[in-house]
Amino acid sequence: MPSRAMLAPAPATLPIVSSLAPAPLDRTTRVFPPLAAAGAGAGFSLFITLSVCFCKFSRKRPPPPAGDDSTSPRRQPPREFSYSTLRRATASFSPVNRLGQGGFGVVFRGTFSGGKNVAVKVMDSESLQGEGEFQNELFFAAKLDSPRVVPVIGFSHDRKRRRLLLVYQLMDNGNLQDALLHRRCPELMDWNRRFMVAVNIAEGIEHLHSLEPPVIHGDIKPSNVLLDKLFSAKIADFGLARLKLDQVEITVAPERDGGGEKAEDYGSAVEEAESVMTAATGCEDFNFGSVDHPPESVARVPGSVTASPETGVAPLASPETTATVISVSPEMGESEKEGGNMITRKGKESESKDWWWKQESNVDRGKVKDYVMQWIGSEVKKQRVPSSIDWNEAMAATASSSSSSKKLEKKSSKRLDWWLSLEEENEKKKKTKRRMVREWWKDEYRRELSKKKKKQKKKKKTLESDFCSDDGSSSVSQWRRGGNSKGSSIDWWLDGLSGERWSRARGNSHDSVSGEIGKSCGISSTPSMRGTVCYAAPEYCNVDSNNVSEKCDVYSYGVLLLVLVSGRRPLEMTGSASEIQRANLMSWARKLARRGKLVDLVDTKLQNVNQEQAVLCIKVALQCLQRLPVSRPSMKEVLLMLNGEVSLPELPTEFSPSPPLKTVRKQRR
Ligand SMILES: Nc1ncnc2c1ncn2[C@@H]1O[C@H](COP(=O)(O)OP(=O)(O)OP(=O)(O)O)[C@@H](O)[C@H]1O
Repeated sequence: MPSRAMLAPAPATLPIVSSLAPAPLDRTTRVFPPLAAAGAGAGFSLFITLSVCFCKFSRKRPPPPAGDDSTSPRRQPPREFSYSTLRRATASFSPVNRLGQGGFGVVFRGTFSGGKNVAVKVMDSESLQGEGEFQNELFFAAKLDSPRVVPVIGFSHDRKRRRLLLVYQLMDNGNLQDALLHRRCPELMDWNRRFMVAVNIAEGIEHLHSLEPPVIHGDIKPSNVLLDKLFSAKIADFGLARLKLDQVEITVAPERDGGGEKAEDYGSAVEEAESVMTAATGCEDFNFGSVDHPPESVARVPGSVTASPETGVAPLASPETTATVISVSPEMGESEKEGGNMITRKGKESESKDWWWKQESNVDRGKVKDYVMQWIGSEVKKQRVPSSIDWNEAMAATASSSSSSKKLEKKSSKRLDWWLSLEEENEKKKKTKRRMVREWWKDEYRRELSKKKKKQKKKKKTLESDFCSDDGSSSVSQWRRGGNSKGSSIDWWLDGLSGERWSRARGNSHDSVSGEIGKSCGISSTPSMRGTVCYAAPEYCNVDSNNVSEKCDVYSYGVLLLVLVSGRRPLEMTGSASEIQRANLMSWARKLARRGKLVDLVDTKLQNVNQEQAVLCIKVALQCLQRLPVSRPSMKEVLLMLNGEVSLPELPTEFSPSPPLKTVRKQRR
């Protein structure tokens, strides 16, 4: 037990010396007084040094890292990093730190001075997908908050080098494609772990679909699933993601001779209404809650709108109705209060479109981007902002900063000019590249076909029937016959394949790194312009289709589930005749289902296989792979099935084991 004297505070003047100083009656000190004094001095100076170090360290310690799930209950909004910070973190984008390559550009590992590890995606100016992905990623990053989604920590851009950068939380075990099929991580050779990965992914997709409005990922595939330290899976890459929007009817009154200002008003009203139509319903949650908006920039938009030239604005829902809240930056449009409702009016230099509702299929992409650029220029704060905003405070802040806002505007418009010029240039490049890719792939494919024709006519037929059989996703024969079915046209093939072919031609796809493609001709991960071959649902392949729904993700999940269980790519051609009927994983699974031999599909290298669970996974996958989107289960149902909480519905008849021949044959008399 310590004595009272020891616990009592030491005299203020010599705190340490007194505690370290020898007691007057100590013999040793009497014998060695110089030694004791030296010891005390050394101790004192050591203490001083340590306390100075401690003070420095505690002052310099960085704030809790953004995106760290363990420390923050809600993810921080993406923040802007300076280019030099990211350059330093990645050792000047050293090849040593290269993690992978996608259609967007190269991804590097980075470490901030505080020790936080990140992944930095760099969009090179040559990128085919870059800008769209960049916009989408930022938008969804601001909104999505789930442990099953890879968090985007921030972004940056470098004017000089014309680069856009995105910063993600580092996923230590890379992407699933690589871990499962290339590196063959021992951890993934255990059934339980693999099953957990399947459940994690289902949870992630279910989360996206459960949002209001639902988010459709649009490119679910193993290379877009990343694995953290503990091999739990998170969904990444929202470059092709979109919001599912309900159709909203718009009635526009017949055009009138208004001229002058009225006509202009009318024009803006129509545009306004169009933007509302794309916004559709129930999206109140998507207002960048974490981004600082002044209160006057909030527009309330009802679910259904009738634009009228008389009013010049879209009539709005009553305050009682659940209204959609759209945040618009001050530069984007002037807002005005009218009849108790907030409305948005078009300013001269700026339009008030809600860029982030616009998806590539139904709007002029150029215009969409203007808004992104404006947003980037004005709305994303360098400093993080609290997730809930006090509008009164925000208003006061806006008033006090009116003088600085002009400077900001100038800065923003400079940025915007730069972005626009970049965009124009990239658009041209994209077109040329797409044409080149198509031509290249056409030639390549024709060459391959004619070779095969010469070699083996019989085999060719089997191959065709395998490809075109029951999954409907591939259309070699249609192409050959010159069929122009919209459902799975040559365009889709070209689009789907060109990405990977292109990047492989350049020799920089992460698939090509392993060299496995060369051996097996497997096609598994295709950085693509619209979905990924083999993973894209048949209806998703239809360029003109408006059928894109959550069920597209369900289909892709079905393919991914088969890949997980079988430990192979969805399309693998080894060339040998016996392998041809297995070439297409989906067709093979269906065939095995008909034969009642689903177990044959399970990866033979797996350990601790729970066969019942594995077969359940294949059956769930087959449910997901049904051609009609309505027949496919929802992701919620998929999760329940995987967890054994609901029983599996009957497999579609075409997958049921064939009835014995006796019962089928008609008895002849
Ligand atoms: N946060 C991250 N942590 C660890 N590795 C990452 C991270 N983000 C990306 N990577 C690695 O970089 C690779 C490329 O990523 P990216 O998202 O650009 O391309 P992709 O999804 O493979 O292709 P695409 O976007 O063209 O479909 C990934 O496959 C992965 O290996």
